[in-house]
Amino acid sequence: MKIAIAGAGAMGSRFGLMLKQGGNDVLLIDGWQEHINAIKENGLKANYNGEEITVKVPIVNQNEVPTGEQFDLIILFTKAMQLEKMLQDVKPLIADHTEVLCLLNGIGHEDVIEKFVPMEKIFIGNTMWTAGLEGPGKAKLFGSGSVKLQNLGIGQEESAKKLAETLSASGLNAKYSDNIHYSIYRKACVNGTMNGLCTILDVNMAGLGATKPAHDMVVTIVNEFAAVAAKENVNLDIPEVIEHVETCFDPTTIGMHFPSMHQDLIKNNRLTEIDYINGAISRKGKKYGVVTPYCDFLTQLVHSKEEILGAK
Ligand SMILES: NC(=O)C1=CN([C@@H]2O[C@H](COP(=O)(O)OP(=O)(O)OC[C@H]3O[C@@H](n4cnc5c(N)ncnc54)[C@H](OP(=O)(O)O)[C@@H]3O)[C@@H](O)[C@H]2O)C=CC1
Ligand SMILES: CC(C)(CO)C(=O)C(=O)O
Repeated sequence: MKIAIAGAGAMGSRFGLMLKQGGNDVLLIDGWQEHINAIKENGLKANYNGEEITVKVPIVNQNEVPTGEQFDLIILFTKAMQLEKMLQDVKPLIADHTEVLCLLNGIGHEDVIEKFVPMEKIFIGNTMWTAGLEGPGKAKLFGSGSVKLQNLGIGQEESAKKLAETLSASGLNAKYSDNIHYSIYRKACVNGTMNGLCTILDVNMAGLGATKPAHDMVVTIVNEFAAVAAKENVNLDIPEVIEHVETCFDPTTIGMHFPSMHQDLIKNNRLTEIDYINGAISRKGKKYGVVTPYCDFLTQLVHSKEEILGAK
């Protein structure tokens, strides 16, 4: 399959690497020139479950996407605030048959994608895979993960199932979900707890889990997400979601991972996706008349930290 990864940071590199190793024809697309140069010169390097590997994979700057090339699948893996610009840049690659899969963290990305892609070609989902970048062209990939996805367009279930099979054939452990809005809220609970708290406290997920207040904070935040989700007829199984969130604490699986928000703000002084996670719950809470004090406060804390660190 001919696949473009639009946003080849940590996660785009993981998916690009695994899909390439799985025999697909992969093109990475990104905007970070140093990273692009490194991959062009030396290949995509990765510490892959403890083993140092290099994979030769083509990469282009999103400002110079090849005209006349068409892709079967484009996987979106930018940060939420970069999504619209990336879609504008990859527009020439979207043919009538091109399917577009969005696996970004956060809520509501379909509203942006719909401006560029016909509904029947949009697939949305989320992933529990993790990834980090050690520097330009070098990823650190450990642990296991999964993907859930669904079609947005009516009658596209078979295409969504085939898409999940394509990802799974490269080891990405993808499953079709018949209620992706539920899965997205469930995953947003993971990010709404792990990302902001690990960033403010400057710990990985196992470190957060080892603190005494961690469980109570998780319970309160998940309840805020659930109260907002219920207003959209998404009724979360709260005890199950809390248990799922707390699996992230396990140091033998993904607990040693510093969430992507920590990588952005603390490691790289970059702005965060907080407005698309806890911030989205605060905004929706105001709209629906639901109080969300922990999400409000966490959003403010992360924004204050962005200012203090002069994040860009
Ligand atoms: N990392 C993870 O473990 C997980 C992440 N996600 C989600 O996946 C999506 C993509 O996240 P992720 O892959 O972590 O994003 P990254 O920050 O690694 O990459 C996103 C973009 O940021 C820019 N960039 C990244 N690092 C630097 C740097 N040091 N200096 C300059 N530019 C840089 C690049 O684009 P540009 O130059 O154009 O800005 C890159 O395409 C997000 O929605 C995230 O929440 C989901 C699950 C796990
Ligand atoms: C918390 C985690 C690892 C879950 O996959 C994630 O989504 C992130 O780092 O942003």
